[in-house]
Amino acid sequence: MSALKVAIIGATGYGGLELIRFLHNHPEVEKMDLFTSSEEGVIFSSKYGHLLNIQDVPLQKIDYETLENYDVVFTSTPSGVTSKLLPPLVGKGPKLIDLSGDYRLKNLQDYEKWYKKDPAPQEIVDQSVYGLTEWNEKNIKEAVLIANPGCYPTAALLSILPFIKEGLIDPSFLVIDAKSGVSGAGNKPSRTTHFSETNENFSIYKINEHQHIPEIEQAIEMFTGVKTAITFNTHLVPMTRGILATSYAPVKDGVTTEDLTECLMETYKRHPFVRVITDANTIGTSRVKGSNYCDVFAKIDERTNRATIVSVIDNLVKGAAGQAIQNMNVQFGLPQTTGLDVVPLFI
Ligand SMILES: NC(=O)C1=CN([C@@H]2O[C@H](COP(=O)(O)OP(=O)(O)OC[C@H]3O[C@@H](n4cnc5c(N)ncnc54)[C@H](OP(=O)(O)O)[C@@H]3O)[C@@H](O)[C@H]2O)C=CC1
Ligand SMILES: CC(=O)N[C@@H](CCC(=O)OP(=O)(O)O)C(=O)O
Repeated sequence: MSALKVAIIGATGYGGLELIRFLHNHPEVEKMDLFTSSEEGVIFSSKYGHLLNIQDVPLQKIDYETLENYDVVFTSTPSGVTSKLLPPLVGKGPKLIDLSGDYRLKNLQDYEKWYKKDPAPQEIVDQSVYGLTEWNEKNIKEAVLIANPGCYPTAALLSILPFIKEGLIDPSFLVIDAKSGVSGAGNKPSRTTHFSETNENFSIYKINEHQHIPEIEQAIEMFTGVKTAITFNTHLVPMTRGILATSYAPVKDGVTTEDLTECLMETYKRHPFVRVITDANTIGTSRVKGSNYCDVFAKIDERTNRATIVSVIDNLVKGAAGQAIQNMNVQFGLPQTTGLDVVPLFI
């Protein structure tokens, strides 16, 4: 199927802007409409001047009858919005791809505990499919509602899952240390994202309390069968885009760096967006900036017999809009790279 009609709710946010950037060039998207909860009628390019002559269209009011006519509805809204917004649309026609955390956690008590908000209805959460494309393609193909993964979980999981699945590392001592650019916090200014408090500052936040902890643990169990508790912490870096996640875990006896590299190569040999890096000097967020790539690398520290596992993504692309479109491509039987085949910005 081609000539897709897509709707974006939350188009004015950072995730929404990236959806627009890629969907504008997507060869199978025939119609793209933008929806808002607060700025009905505003011409999009008057708000975002870089889209002049590209999106000179009015923002539309969110309306169920209208939304039912699309093939795909992307929601890129803060947590706590789609838990209420999406249930009436489930099964009404469009494929739903939610970029927020509202449908990721299968256990509603986990959602309440980590997001401190009311969860979506259990029967709808039960229908959602976790959209980590490289690991869940079969289920994504059939899904009516996709819970697009969080940015940090995407980066961490793509690099650690192969080793846990193949039993090369001991996941009970897994430590994930992750750093993000400020766009990860969305476009709403806050004290912590204010230039004068982020510039020349490198800070840790939500220590041992980040909402992506249960998401990563759930995905590890879902894709490898291993139930484990992780240590996961997040840092804010004074840059706009990018996540670098470094994970540490003991390796099983006899496992070498070559075994780890081979495991990554084998896992991702058919997957165009995960690149296995062998030269440690070429890993960095600028190598994936603006693109849907995730670069992964692993090396054993022979003194400690622990593996250092590194991955980088652009939080707004592979960590959000890019992966969402990759999932749409899978759902409609298109090559995963359709509309996403761009070269990273690098400089
Ligand atoms: N930024 C990132 O790197 C990543 C973000 N995510 C997740 O994706 C989602 C979107 O993130 P991001 O784009 O950064 O967020 P932003 O804050 O930049 O944008 C969110 C948009 O949601 C819309 N919105 C706000 N309240 C409501 C509401 N009550 N009903 C409908 N729409 C509403 C707003 O648009 P309007 O006022 O026009 O309706 C706003 O522009 C979040 O859940 C975030 O956690 C996931 C991965 C990475
Ligand atoms: C830098 C920064 O603040 N990043 C955000 C990532 C937001 C996100 O992806 O959260 P959801 O689970 O709600 O989708 C954070 O750490 O909370």
